[in-house]
Amino acid sequence: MSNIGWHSHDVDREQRSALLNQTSRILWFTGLSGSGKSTLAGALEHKLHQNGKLTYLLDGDNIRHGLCHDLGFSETDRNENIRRITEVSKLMLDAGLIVLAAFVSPSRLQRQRVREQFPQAEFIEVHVSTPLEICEQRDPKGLYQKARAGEIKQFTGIDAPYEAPLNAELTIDTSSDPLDVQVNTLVEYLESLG
Ligand SMILES: Nc1ncnc2c1ncn2[C@@H]1O[C@H](COP(=O)(O)OS(=O)(=O)O)[C@@H](OP(=O)(O)O)[C@H]1O
Ligand SMILES: Nc1ncnc2c1ncn2[C@@H]1O[C@H](COP(=O)(O)OP(=O)(O)O)[C@@H](O)[C@H]1O
Repeated sequence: MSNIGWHSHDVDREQRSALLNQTSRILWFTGLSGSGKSTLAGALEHKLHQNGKLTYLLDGDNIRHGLCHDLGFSETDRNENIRRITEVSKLMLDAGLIVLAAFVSPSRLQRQRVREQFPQAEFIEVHVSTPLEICEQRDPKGLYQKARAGEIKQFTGIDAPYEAPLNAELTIDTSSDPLDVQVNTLVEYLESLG
């Protein structure tokens, strides 16, 4: 590592953000499988796009088809998954984008390591706090049923832990309000940051 330097370039993040007329930030959606992370993040992205903002949505399922196709759900693999996404998110923030990351990311320590990579006002943790009972009722992919039957091991909330955030910037239970109300809460929070 000591033989690898760092190149500073003429165009920087501030210039890219100014070109886009937006402040780049990362919203990190964490919650159980089926809690509504992807739906909420996707609906927020749609609204921000309508408002002329340039965003990018990183979704656990999708990323695991490509960048993280080699990773499973052991603690080590989940940590590596989140480490890779953190590095990708840093690049996207530097590109001036508003990044939406939707990952179970069950470990408090894991998420703290992510938070520490960004200036305080630029990292927004959104705890999608939908209760396990609701997530299991929804079970859109039948994964809870398989986990209960022992066909899937290390399934978050069943035989792998989920550590709820202690100080997320926002907490949203997607079974409590209509989706548009939840999206407006997120938009208003972003607007309050300037
Ligand atoms: N064992 C196990 N535990 C949890 N989730 C599992 C597992 N196996 C597959 N899936 C599906 O993978 C999605 C979670 O991937 P993530 O990358 O978000 O997980 S993590 O952040 O690395 O914990 C998650 O997608 P979402 O339902 O969209 O959250 C699951 O559908
Ligand atoms: N705000 C919501 N209100 C009602 N159902 C929702 C809401 N958000 C998500 N769902 C439903 O819950 C299921 C899981 O949503 P999804 O976004 O895939 O969750 P996750 O990405 O956390 O696994 C889907 O069937 C989806 O239609």
